[in-house]
Amino acid sequence: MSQLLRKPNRSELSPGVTIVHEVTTENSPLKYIGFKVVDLASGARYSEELSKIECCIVVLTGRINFTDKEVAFENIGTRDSVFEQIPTDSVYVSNNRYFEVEAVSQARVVLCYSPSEKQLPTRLIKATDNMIENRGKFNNKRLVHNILPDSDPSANRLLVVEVYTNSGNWSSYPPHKHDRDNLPEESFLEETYYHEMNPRQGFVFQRVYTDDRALDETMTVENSDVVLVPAGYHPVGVPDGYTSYYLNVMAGPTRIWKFHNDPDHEWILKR
Ligand SMILES: O=C[C@H](O)[C@@H](O)[C@H](O)CC(=O)O
Repeated sequence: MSQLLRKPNRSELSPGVTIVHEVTTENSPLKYIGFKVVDLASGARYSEELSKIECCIVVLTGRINFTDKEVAFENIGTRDSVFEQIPTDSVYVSNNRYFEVEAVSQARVVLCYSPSEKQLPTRLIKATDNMIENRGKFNNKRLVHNILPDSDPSANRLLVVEVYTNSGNWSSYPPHKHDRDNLPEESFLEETYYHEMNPRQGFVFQRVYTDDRALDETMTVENSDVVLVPAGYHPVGVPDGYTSYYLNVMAGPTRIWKFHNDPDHEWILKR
């Protein structure tokens, strides 16, 4: 199995708190992104003391209360399934802060981390703050909820977005990459994909490859899998009959999303 594909690996942290995924700079090829998927039973609490890392808490499903001991956000979250295809609430927490979440209902939260040394205010990123985009045409259409885009100065490094791709369509396509620190041409951003499928037995194909094919992995990705993108192009194809969801985290030396399309496939944009 590809080293870039991570299957769910559930481990109970404490009663009612289950870690489903934990990607760190120690157990992955990533240097700018950490990532946790946490399942919380109703009433369960999860807390963390951040060192020199910032965190975006995405309330993937269910509802939670949040506090960093200075501000509190109650009953946040908007959906019981990501396939309601409505934006959700998130919270940005800066480095060197403590935070605690308490599940108001059964919930799944995604904790997205990146190195940070300049403390910024804790911020509720409301669902209504998400900029929504309908991207693409023909069989390249997808719906994008921008949670923490590079136009939002709330974070030092993190970029967070969620993408829906309907039956028989492609996304992250034409293939693009952002693996060179070469602005204004291209920025260097590592990336993670957290995937869900509807119906849940579905799968998508994701390829991660570089121009020289030194890296060229094509993966069958299933519900709740994570794909790591340290470099390279990273298109996703969705079989007929299924809807794909993925949450992207991106981070790198500069918080700008400037990608470069694979020249072999850029022609499709001119149709
Ligand atoms: O680089 C960003 C990620 O590949 C996705 O968020 C991609 O941009 C989604 C899309 O445009 O299809």
